[in-house]
Amino acid sequence: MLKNPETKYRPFIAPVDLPDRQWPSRRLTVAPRWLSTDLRDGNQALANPMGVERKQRFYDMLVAIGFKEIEIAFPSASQTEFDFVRRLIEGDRIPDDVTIQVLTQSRTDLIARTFESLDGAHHAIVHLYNATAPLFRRVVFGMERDEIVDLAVTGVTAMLEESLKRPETAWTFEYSPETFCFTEPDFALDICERVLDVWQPTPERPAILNLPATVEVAMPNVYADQIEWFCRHISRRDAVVISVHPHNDRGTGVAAAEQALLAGADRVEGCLFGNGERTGNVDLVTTALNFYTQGIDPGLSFPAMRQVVEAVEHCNGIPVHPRHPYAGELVHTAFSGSHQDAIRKGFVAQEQRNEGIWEMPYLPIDPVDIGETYEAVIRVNSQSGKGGVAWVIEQDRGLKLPKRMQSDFSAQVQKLADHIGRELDAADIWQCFENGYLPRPTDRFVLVDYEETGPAGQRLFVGRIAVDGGLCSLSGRGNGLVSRVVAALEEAGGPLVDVADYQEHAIGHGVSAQAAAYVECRTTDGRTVFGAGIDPDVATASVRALLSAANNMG
Ligand SMILES: CC(=O)SCCNC(=O)CCNC(=O)[C@H](O)C(C)(C)COP(=O)(O)OP(=O)(O)OC[C@H]1O[C@@H](n2cnc3c(N)ncnc32)[C@H](O)[C@@H]1OP(=O)(O)O
Ligand SMILES: CC(C)C(=O)C(=O)O
Repeated sequence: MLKNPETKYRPFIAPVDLPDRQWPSRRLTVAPRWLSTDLRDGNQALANPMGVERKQRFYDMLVAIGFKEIEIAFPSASQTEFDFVRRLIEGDRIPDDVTIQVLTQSRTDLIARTFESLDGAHHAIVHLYNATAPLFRRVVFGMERDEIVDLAVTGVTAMLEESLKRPETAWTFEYSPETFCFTEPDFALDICERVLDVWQPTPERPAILNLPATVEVAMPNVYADQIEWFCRHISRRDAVVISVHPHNDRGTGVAAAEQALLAGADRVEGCLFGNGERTGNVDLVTTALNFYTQGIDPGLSFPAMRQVVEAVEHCNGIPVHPRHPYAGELVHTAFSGSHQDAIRKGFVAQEQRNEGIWEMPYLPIDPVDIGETYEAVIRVNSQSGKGGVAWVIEQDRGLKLPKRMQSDFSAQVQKLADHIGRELDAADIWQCFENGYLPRPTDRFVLVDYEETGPAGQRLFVGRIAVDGGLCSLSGRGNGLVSRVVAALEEAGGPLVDVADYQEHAIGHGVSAQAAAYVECRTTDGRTVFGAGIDPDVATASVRALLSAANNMG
């Protein structure tokens, strides 16, 4: 890279000075009109553009998501594109509330072919573009401003003429001065006015002016100033829909769309997951769900996000990044201890509040709303803490470990994760728990069976217990079952068991319910050990937990 990039690159100087800009103090309260251009701008950027079948699958999904305007093709580009338009029209595959849109260059032969593709459509948007930016005027067209205006006017006049030949279709026209964001604002305005002069839109039959950031060259606030300036100056504002079409070259396509909406735009054109030329078009999934998480209905619905991801990956042949906002497979997952702790507490608090408002540390959206489960919310590796481990074992096995036991268990899990050097799944964690706390056949004390005899107040624990492999009969008295088992163990020469904490709970409901018991003990040399027992019978679970703790005393 250059040490002095100023010798090669010029800063983008904001082309409008708008000291009284209004957009920064506005708020977005309603969703815009959306146009999916997946099947056109997205498609033209693929190494292998979609064939008719892939286009059909994508189109059906866009309709199901709720798009009402879909740019389906560049019909004059290829037979496939043309045929797809025909297929939708002839197959009557366009719902009444959906309008298809197609794109054309400003060339009369291409415009004629474009209209031919739309024969018989009930309603359609025809979108014409030509470059207006100085670089493109100079390099691509070799034309002066007035010649570029003539190019646009010739094209939009041809559109009008073609449309008049087909009165059975309700036509909407769209014009894009490309690339608006580095066209001189006065020229962009002038050429759009000249286009409107031809089309004569009315509030009842508005035209769409699309102001693309074909290549994103500045910060989103600069684009927003340009949009606000344009909205203020365009005549017939009530007869014009202002559309924006941000690309993502600087990585701020979504911000550009949102700020452009603040600045007065009515409509956003983009692609699912930001497919499109180079770094892509603005990502409509992210933009829409940004509305949703502000409590605003985006008008687009993703109740099964994984299916959308899979379909888009199939159709585009491009994977969706695991960190993609809202949709990536890792974006609702916490591996790190402090995040896991906060999320786990968040779920408890959410349950206690029970008022429906989503307030969850680290999770801006409830994964369930977009068809994800809570299973993947917390995953465990060597960066995880006790909260995460406790969450997994609770979700997977229904065990609610006491807090100090969580710390103990988490240390063991962390050691294991460090040792094997990968993420631990629920089975790994369960095995670690079994090894650490549940009775094992190789233990010093193994419960065979037991009974409690005698009247209340003088109950006696009598157990058959394998001690070091030999069967023994042990008995002990005490106030409760725990103290009777402790006494029996002592009598048999076992360790002095000082029980510091005992907890139990049910796992599940009904006939298949089990009980889990947890015991925390102090050893005579000051160590703390834990044991756990699981059994359909709560008393047996306690006995097992005590024996496990005794075994863990070493
Ligand atoms: C920013 C965008 O995404 S715009 C959309 C871009 N999408 C596509 O281009 C995909 C579909 N395109 C195609 O299939 C082809 O480009 C076609 C069918 C449209 C045209 O094909 P061809 O005429 O063979 O070639 P090509 O695209 O190279 O045409 C370039 C000519 O069109 C002119 N041109 C480019 N854009 C436009 C426009 N919007 N309006 C009028 N003329 C244009 C160029 O100046 C050039 O003219 P020249 O030959 O006199 O130098
Ligand atoms: C045709 C136009 C709207 C376009 O795709 C762009 O500017 O990126």
